[in-house]
Amino acid sequence: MEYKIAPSILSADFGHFARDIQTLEAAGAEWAHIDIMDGHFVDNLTFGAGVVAALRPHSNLFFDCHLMVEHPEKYIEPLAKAGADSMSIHAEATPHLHGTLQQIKNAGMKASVVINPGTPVEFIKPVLSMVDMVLVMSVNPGFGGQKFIPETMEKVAELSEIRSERQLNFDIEVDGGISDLTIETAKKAGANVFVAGSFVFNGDVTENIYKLKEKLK
Ligand SMILES: O=C(CO)[C@@H](O)[C@H](O)COP(=O)(O)O
Ligand SMILES: [Fe+2]
Repeated sequence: MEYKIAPSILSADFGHFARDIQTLEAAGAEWAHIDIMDGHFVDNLTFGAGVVAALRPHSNLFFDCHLMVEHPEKYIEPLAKAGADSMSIHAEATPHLHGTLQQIKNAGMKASVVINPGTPVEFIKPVLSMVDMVLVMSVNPGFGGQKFIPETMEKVAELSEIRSERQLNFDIEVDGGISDLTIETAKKAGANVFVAGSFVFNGDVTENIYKLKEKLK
């Protein structure tokens, strides 16, 4: 699988999203991770399809939208229209997981399922054959700058094993507490897409992306 760095704009300057997203692209990031939070599924409120649409003309990066919301199905049409490339929905957020993932695919976006640190892989086994990606949260969702939870990597390894046993080809993304100190652990477990917010944006963005990429060689 191809490695990708997906910096999270949750740690960017909210007054300068367009500038910051262009810096990411120039620094060689492959994706931009966009954390959409509704203040209900998690205790934080960020932005929605309006900001995604406003950023679209400023960037060719793959827009990896991570939905931490209740009723994720309500966001499918607005995000597809806004130019989102993928939508990651939490397995804990909807009783209609299979149907909602199918709707995302029908809308022309990549469909991805997310599990919180406390949710087992077993819970998403029925949808593994239909997803483009599984996102394993390595912190509890809601805020940037939290400490990496190493136990979540057991689920990354389990997913990687299931993927080869069943000959599937979804990406495995990790999100939360990824830095130059933790990225190798996630890579060894089997992840290939790495979200990093505070590590990338604290200090020199270009240098920090370079440091992450060096660990993937
Ligand atoms: O989804 C989330 C938080 O809920 C993330 O995408 C964070 O933005 C990652 O931030 P860091 O842990 O890398 O600072
Ligand atoms: Fe995220």
